Amino acid sequence: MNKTIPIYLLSGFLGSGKTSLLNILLDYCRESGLKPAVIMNEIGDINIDGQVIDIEIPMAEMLSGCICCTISGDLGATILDLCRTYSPDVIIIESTGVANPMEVIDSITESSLLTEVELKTIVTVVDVRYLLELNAAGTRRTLRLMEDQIRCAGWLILNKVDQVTPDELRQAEQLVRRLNAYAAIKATVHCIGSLDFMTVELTEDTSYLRKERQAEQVIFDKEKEEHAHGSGCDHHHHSHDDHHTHSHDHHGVQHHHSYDHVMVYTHYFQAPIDRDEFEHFISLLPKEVYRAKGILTFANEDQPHLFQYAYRELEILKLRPRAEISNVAVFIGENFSKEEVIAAIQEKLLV
Ligand SMILES: Nc1nc2c(ncn2[C@@H]2O[C@H](COP(=O)(O)OP(=O)(O)OP(=O)(O)O)[C@@H](O)[C@H]2O)c(=O)[nH]1
Repeated sequence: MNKTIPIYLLSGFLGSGKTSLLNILLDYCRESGLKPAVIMNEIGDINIDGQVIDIEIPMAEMLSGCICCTISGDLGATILDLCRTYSPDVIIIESTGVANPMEVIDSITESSLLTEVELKTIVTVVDVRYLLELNAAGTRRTLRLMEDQIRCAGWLILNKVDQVTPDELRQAEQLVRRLNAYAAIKATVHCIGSLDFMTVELTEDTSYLRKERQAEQVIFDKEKEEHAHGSGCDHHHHSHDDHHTHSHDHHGVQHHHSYDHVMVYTHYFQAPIDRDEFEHFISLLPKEVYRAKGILTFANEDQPHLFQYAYRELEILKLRPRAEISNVAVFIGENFSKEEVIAAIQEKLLV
C-alpha cells in the first residue's frame, strides 16, 4: 500500500522568517534520514530563497504569483509531479508572505484526491515586532492578512523576539491567542527551537484540518445567513468563504485579492556593484519598500552574496547558489514608485 506523504505548509507575512524555518526543517530531515521535497512560491519572477537550499533536495519553484490565488491551480499538479518523480517522505511548502493559507488548503485537498498526500499542519511564522507595529497603527489590509495567517495556524512561531522587550512579547502572545485559541505557540529567534511540531506531527495522525473543514461547511451555511463575521480560520467558527480579501467568488460571496496592494520590482544589474554604495543605497530606501532580497556580485569579490533586507535590517551573506543566477535584486512593498527605485539605483550604484 502507498504511504501517505505529509505536507507542511509554512505561512507568515513577508520577511517573518519562513525560509529560516525551512532551513531548520531541512536540517532536521537530513539528521532523521527523511527525504524531503520543497515547493517554494514567490510573488516575484525569481526564486532568491531557493538558492540557499541544498542542491540534493528536490525543489519545485512556483513564481510570479501566489499559490493562494493566481497560480493555485498549478499547486496540485506540482505536488503530484514531485510525488511521482521523487517519492519524498515529506513535502514542505513555503508560501509567499502574502498568501492566505485557507486558499492553499483547497489546492492541497484537490491533490490529495489524486495521490496519497495529507496536509499535516500549517505553521505560521510571525514577526512579533511588525505585528505589534501594525496593530498599534491599525493598518488594515496587511494586518488583516497577518491575522488570517495567524488564525489558520496549527503552530505559531513568534519570531524575532530579539527585537522586542519581554513586555512586548507578552502583548504579542495575548494578541495571537485572541486570534487563535488552539495553536501551539513558540517564541523564537531565527526560528531556532521551533521544531516540536515536526517531531510530534510526524508520529501522529493529526487530521484536525479535515475535521475542521467538515465542521466549517455546516457553520458556513449558518454564517451566510447571519453574514456576521469578517475573517479567518478560527478553529471554532471559521467559514472558509468569508474570511479574507480575494478576487474570486466562492459560494456567491465576493472577495478581493489578498495581496494586490503589495508591489514587486525586480532589477537585474549589468555589472558588479560596490558593496559600500549598495549598503548606503539600501539605507535610503523609502519605508514603503519593506522587503528586498537578491543575489549580488560585488566589485573585487569573486563569490556571489545573498542579501536580505526586512523592515530596515540588512543582512549580507556569502553564497554558493544552486544554479547560475543573475546579479539581481527584488524589491517588495506597498505603494512605492518603481521609477524612484530605478532612479536611485542608477544614481547611487551607477548601473
Ligand atoms: N533579528 C532577527 N532577524 C531574523 C530573525 N529571523 C529571521 N531574521 C532575518 O529576517 C530576514 C528574513 O528572513 P526569512 O527567513 O528570509 O523570511 P521569509 O519569511 O522567508 O521572507 P519572505 O520569503 O520574503 O517572505 C533575514 O535577513 C533573516 O536573517 C530573528 O529572529 N531575528
